[in-house]
Amino acid sequence: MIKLEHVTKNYEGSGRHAVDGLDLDIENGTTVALIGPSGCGKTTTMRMINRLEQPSAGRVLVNGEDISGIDPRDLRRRIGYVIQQVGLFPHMTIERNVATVPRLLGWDKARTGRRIDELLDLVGLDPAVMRKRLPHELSGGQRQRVGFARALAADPEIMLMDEPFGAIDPITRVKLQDEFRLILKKVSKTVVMVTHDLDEAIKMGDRIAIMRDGRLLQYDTPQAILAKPADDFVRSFLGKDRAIKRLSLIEVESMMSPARENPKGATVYPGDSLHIALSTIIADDLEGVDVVTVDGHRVGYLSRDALFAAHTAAG
Ligand SMILES: Nc1ncnc2c1ncn2[C@@H]1O[C@H](COP(=O)(O)OP(=O)(O)OP(=O)(O)O)[C@@H](O)[C@H]1O
Repeated sequence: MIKLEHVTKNYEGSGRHAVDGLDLDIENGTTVALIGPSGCGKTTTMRMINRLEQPSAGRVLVNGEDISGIDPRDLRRRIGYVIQQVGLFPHMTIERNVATVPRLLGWDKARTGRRIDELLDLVGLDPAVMRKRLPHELSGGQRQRVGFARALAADPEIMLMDEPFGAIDPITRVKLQDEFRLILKKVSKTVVMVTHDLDEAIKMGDRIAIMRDGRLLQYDTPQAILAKPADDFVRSFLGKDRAIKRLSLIEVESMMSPARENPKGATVYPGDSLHIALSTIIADDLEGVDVVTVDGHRVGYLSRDALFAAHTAAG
């Protein structure tokens, strides 16, 4: 677990707290997205976890150990770090970039080589094609994949990701978000990410921490935050479409009733979101939709009324 205990950060010469008495517990194996207006202290908070910044007061603990007692270089080898512009070494091949931390840790050539292949595969790049290339010979999305692979190289328990998809075009971004989320779950990392993108926070975060002026306004699951914003600021930050965002997190399967006798009309899949079901219902002005599996078996029905009830139940 990563634990921030009443952490405050004042930058020299600045009259205000960049981070102000922050308490935050991040469970192992979960992803927490830090979000809030520009200058609210997200990046500073994240950089205090790998000691790129030192707290002015308070403590940061990793698995119970106060990190102020750990050598920053040792600590950073235990913590993967992914940043917006990737930060690959431009004159080094992809394989050398990915091998940065293993080399620092003194791994032998064979072990490092195996790890490079394994990681490039994991992030969807063909090692045979990519190993000898230079960063400028890759697309922005491919470079981000390499940056991610490099951060995972020594299998760190924690990954810090600062606007990891900020410089990527919207279509590639959505694809990378989906892929990275699956990978992070598969390798079961504890992740802290900073983002400006609420949809990204909702998609990637098991929990979202909403900050303002260095303070934590709300810390909860995306569903809970969308259902019950802590105050008017959070409510307006989430936007007027927060009910729709919430429907996109709930699967049809969890709300459907048994299949009807004589169904006809539009269908959705059990794993579709209620947002998709709503869209289908509105598009064809229906009372409800049949729920079918990919191989065509009818397994349920979702009525318009049930859908609206689902929204108001926790909304
Ligand atoms: N190195 C620094 N020296 C002085 N002040 C700083 C420094 N880094 C950040 N700050 C200030 O601390 C506050 C928090 O900055 P931080 O970068 O943590 O916010 P942020 O939420 O990540 O912002 P953004 O979304 O714009 O990246 C801001 O007021 C910023 O101006």
